Amino acid sequence: MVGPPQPRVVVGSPRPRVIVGTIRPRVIVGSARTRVPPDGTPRPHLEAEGSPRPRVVLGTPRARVIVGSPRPPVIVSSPWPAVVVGSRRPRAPWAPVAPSYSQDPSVAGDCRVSTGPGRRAHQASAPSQGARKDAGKMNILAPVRRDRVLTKLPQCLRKEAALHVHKDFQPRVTCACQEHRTGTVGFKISKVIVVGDLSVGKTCLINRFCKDTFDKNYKATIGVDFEMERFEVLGVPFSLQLWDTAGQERFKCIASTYYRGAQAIIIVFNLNDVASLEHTKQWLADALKENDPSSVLLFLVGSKKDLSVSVPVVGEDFTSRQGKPHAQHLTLTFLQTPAQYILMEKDALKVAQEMKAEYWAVSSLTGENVREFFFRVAALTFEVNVLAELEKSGSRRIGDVVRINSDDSNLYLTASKKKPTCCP
Ligand SMILES: Nc1nc2c(ncn2[C@@H]2O[C@H](COP(=O)(O)OP(=O)(O)OP(=O)(O)O)[C@@H](O)[C@H]2O)c(=O)[nH]1
Repeated sequence: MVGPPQPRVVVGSPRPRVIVGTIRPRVIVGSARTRVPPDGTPRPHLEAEGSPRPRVVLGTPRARVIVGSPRPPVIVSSPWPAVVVGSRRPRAPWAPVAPSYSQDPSVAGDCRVSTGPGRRAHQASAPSQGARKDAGKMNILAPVRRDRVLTKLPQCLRKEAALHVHKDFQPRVTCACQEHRTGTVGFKISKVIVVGDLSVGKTCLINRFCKDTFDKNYKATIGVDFEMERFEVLGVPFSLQLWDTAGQERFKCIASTYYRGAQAIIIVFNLNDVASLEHTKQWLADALKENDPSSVLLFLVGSKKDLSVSVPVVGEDFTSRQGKPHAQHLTLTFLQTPAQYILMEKDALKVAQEMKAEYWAVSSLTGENVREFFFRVAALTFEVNVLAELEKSGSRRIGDVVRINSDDSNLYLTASKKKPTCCP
């Protein structure tokens, strides 16, 4: 069949026909124009019309109109989380998260997503009731929690290995937020992937931050799992999608298919296991194969800090949201002396500098530095997003009026011509 795909129209029919459940294009053989009676008799009805019309269907392989098809939703791939187009069917539990944006873009951050169930080894065969429920509906995201509001730039842990050491957000970013010129940032979800050896504590790290829980029993992650976390940065809603990937070799090939489109990569190693630190370079190389090294933010995170320090400090970090101290019922066994820990950290800082990553040391058991770390990830990712948005808009300001059919060579004219007061 030649010609571009086009909707099938039956000539002379008052209504376009909707084809249900066919996949074979109709093969048209002949038409009135070519059909000449064998005896050569004139055909008055055709002559009267002037030009004999083809009897059939104009057509070629055409777009199929699907009514009530059991096919899965079409996933449009993008560096952002996949967008599900035109289906209200439940998302498969293993499919990437699929936000569909609110009709009214002025409702900042009110994008609707269907959140995925957590998939650990013990859950794989029987997803929880809640997970099944989640998969069957499109959830409206909860409002940003009070303790996820960032008004200042969280500081780095070590100046020697930091992405930057500025005291606050860049003035351009602060200004853009004040003037509501952050474009699509408020509607986007930034993908963050967490990679590292098996059992280094990736899942525990995410769970400590997102759910304020800690499981001392090891359950391997199969493939991938993810959590959504919503923030408000400088008054702008901002969402992180935290992808927990499997560290086990046999699940690595599944997990690596989800590396793509990350804005930040968190490489976790165990502060008490030198081999896991050595392997971080390989994890980084694998993750960068699927991402643009120049635009992705890197974090090197040493986990299980509680096994390395001598005296646990009971403070805010040790207290759960319910106000119960985490450390109360835990027996802390120290695998490293403070001297060993210092040596390990020195090596880790060197690795972080080599890979141009920001270094953090955390404990999911005690909660030490976990919140600070994720706040820093959110803040830096947000900053990069706003800067990219400003760059994209260039000299044009978001919200400016474009004068059409103007003789003026400068097409982008501000409606109010008001000069910003806060921008440098
Ligand atoms: N003491 C201590 N134990 C931890 C900490 N974080 C994780 N663990 C323990 O380490 C084990 C592995 O933790 P996970 O979070 O499941 O490890 P993972 O990196 O997700 O492992 P994979 O899913 O196989 O890649 C579990 O038994 C946890 O309880 C921590 O901060 N301190």
